[in-house]
Amino acid sequence: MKPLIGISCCVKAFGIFATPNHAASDSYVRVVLGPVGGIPVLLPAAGEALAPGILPRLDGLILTGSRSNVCPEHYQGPPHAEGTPEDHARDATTLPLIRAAIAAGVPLLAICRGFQELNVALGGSLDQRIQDLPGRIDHSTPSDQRLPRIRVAKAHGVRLQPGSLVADLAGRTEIAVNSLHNQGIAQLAPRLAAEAWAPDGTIEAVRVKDAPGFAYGVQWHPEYDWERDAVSRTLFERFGEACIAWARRRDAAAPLAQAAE
Ligand SMILES: N[C@@H](CCC(=O)NCCCC(=O)O)C(=O)O
Repeated sequence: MKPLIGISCCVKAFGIFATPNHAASDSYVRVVLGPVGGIPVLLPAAGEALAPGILPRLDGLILTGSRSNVCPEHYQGPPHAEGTPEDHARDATTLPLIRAAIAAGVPLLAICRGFQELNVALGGSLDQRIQDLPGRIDHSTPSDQRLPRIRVAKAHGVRLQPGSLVADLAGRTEIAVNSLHNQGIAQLAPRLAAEAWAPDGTIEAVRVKDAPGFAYGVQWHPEYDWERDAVSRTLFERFGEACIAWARRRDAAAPLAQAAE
């Protein structure tokens, strides 16, 4: 059984007329077709009306990374610095979609911007440029490095909570990850448990404490290096297994739900 996996899109300007398009990186389509073992479905940034109609048809959800940033109005933060990329349509779609997916038990894996959206959707807040904070390292894409290299290069170590999901699938409590972000978790949402930290204390992975199913987020980008990194690959495999298990439980319960109507 191949699970149907929703992939969040951003609104991006394309062509000479800068026409708004709904887009997601090919790396997310490839990873769903690969280690997740599913069928990818791109979810347009169509607003909060999308969730009720699409979630019953999905077996899992990936919240993707993006250079754009969650608007500070969603976490009562200060306005972004001039020129900071934002995507209001994406925010209006993913934040309610995350809350609805968790409530329904649809497995979700949140990556980078998606990880930050998960925290904000559940009531947390973000720091907007962690490299400017005392004692913090630069987690962004170094301007002196070509993007393709930085996407697969290891930027820093991550300490994993013993017994946590990633520690379990890695078989150890220290891994190395890539890093392409300026923002990071400031106030952790009450329903999230931090499970991994960078050397400067930046939270790098979270678990939704009371989620009925798989609900996890990572600040790094496992979709860029799963073909050479076993931890990245296994994370997606575990997510795919959770999506299949969820779909089977949901479908088995369907006749009972219909009989109860
Ligand atoms: N914009 C946020 C989230 C960063 C993020 O998702 N980066 C991925 C960029 C896409 C790419 O270059 O491959 C932040 O800066 O923290």
